[in-house]
Amino acid sequence: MPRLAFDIGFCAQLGKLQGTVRQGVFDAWEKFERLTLDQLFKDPGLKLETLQQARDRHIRTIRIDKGTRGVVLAPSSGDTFVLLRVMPHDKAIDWAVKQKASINTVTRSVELRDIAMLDELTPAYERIAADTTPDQRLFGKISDGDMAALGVDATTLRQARVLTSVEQLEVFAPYFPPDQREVLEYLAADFTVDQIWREVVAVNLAAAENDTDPVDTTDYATAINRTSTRIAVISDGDELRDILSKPFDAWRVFLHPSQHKVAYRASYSGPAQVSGGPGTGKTVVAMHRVRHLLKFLRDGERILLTTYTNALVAALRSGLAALVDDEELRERVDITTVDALASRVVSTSRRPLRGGEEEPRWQQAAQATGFTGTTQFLAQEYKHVVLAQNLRTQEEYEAADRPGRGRALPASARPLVWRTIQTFVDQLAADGLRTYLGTCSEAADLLGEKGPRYRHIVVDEAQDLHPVQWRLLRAASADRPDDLFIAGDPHQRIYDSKVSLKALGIKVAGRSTKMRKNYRSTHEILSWSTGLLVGRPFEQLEDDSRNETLLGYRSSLHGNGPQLHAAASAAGELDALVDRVRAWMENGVAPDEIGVTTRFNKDVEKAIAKLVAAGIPARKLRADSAEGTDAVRVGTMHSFKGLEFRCVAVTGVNEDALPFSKAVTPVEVDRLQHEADLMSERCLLFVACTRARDGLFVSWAGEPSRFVLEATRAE
Ligand SMILES: Nc1ncnc2c1ncn2[C@@H]1O[C@H](COP(=O)(O)OP(=O)(O)OP(=O)(O)O)[C@@H](O)[C@H]1O
Repeated sequence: MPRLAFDIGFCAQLGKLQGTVRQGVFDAWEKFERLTLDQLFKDPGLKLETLQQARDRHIRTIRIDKGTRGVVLAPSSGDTFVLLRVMPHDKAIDWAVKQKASINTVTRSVELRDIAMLDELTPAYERIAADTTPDQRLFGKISDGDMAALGVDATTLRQARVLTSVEQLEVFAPYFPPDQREVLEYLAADFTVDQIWREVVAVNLAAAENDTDPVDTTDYATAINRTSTRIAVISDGDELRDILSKPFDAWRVFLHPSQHKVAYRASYSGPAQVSGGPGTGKTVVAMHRVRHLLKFLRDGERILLTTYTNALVAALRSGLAALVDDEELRERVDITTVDALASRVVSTSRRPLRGGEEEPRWQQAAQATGFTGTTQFLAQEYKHVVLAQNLRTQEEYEAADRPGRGRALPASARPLVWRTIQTFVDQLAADGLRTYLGTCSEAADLLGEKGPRYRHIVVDEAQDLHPVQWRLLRAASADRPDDLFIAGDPHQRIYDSKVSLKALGIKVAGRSTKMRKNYRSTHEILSWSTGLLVGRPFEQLEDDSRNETLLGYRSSLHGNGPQLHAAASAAGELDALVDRVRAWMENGVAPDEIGVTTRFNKDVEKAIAKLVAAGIPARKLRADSAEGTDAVRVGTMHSFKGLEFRCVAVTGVNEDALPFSKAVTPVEVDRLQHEADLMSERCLLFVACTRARDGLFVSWAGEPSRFVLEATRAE
């Protein structure tokens, strides 16, 4: 029976298609389901036409509605057709005649290239290359055999061989088949053939791993089935209606094989982890994992999906709704922050301490016991030693190692510190107050007594969780296969939490995967942002004695680099912000696709006031606000964690804001803490910049942050 499958390129167009065109696509799909091959070719409404000028006779067009045509791959064998694009009549013909489809003998998948454009470009570049020797060319050191092993076919090889620079590769790149283009980009970035084989090519072979037969390059039916990363075969009308009706998110339908492998692995024998830089799809993988686990959930069992902020809880909720249609099934997933889970478990009427309330309370406790050191020291000792190590008695505290603390504390000084901390804790309870971490500790104890609540826990933004929060999560699920699935990125650690999962007894060795492909930001934005962190050591989540790296972390999206703007004054910086946002909007970016972020709350208010006064709708980023309100979102850098926008303005990037001196422990109070705090400030700017998909604007007034200067130098 014939069928019409859908190429990712068509799916990406969906957001821009009108309702009548979508209906036309649905009707065409239905016709393919209903008619025989012979009837299809003869159908007067469909007009499955060949094109006279076509470079590939397998590329045809079909009628979608008046004035609109679909370009399809119509293989001469098999009966699966692929809808590649939908365009106005003339444009469709013009595009269709230039394309050529083929089956890659290494990846065994269907590929599409703009052969007309490649053929047009190549002779000109051949002439330029004639002045160079082969080993001066971009891929001069890569043998034909290695190229072939990586799936670069003879046509692409001939074109790649004439390239002499990365800039030239960028000119050719949009016209190459996407998988081959990715291989060439990795080669150009000096990755070894082995690395590329393992990380780029072999993952694509997952679907065909048992297949050792020679590839039949005419068998499109088989190849289409194997191209699940770019071609969706849909056999159910409701599923298609669902895809056509929602704004299209590629991640719902097309997972990269490396993502699929991690998310849909039948079972892990214990905790599993996925790590990777910003925008590598960790949240996407976490949501798909929940979908997988839901399929096997027994009666009475529940899943906890947890993340760091309420804004992210809201995003996960709508993401999961897009992925799992069945509402009853979705209700078996609690989506919440760890702090909210803790309050629910403890079910207390005590109020959590607000930001500015903690320090005076430490002062009171210090006065009560006669402690003369800083309140900062006490707060950090409580957080990083007492709570982190779950110390319950003075004896335990006196005997404890204090890893990560940069100031020695002799045994003789510890009883007084302990008494002061206890005074702080007791006084809080007496006043009907609590701290978030203290509540997590109580909740972990309670669950330890009552038993776990969840069959599976999926953790996103794991890098910022404190050991006490991990203790709570550990207590919330029994120690069994598939108990914990953890997604996080140590480069985005912006809250002062140090954690080694290994030390907490959460062992992910052998069940840990790193993602390298960035799906969010353009290569230009990504490489500038990565410059903020280059050369700095990052402790891995699972084991703080091992370092994580951003090596091999890449994007294949291209666009403009960040625009840096030095303003003479704060007022001038706000004017520049208005100009920038207005220019984005004039270029077709909707207000709610724009994010404006800054270090301090007070500047958030100022930016909103300025934008609104200039007639640009803007409002504060809030977790509970309805999605889709057409206004620019403005928020602190901390509140932007985990989110993304088409365009982002990062403002107020001054030396006195990043690093912010009050957020950095003085070196004389604690040397190691000082270093860690500086790193958190650096990561905060990295997080802010990596929220941008294709437009990034970074501005300051007066002296720029040292981080910006370093990133610019690193380029
Ligand atoms: N396979 C995919 N195909 C297309 N888009 C994808 C794919 N995987 C992820 N994306 C998109 O990439 C973007 C980043 O994904 P996601 O938020 O999951 O990354 P992340 O690693 O959690 O990022 P961060 O750590 O920066 O918060 C999202 O827009 C997501 O929809």
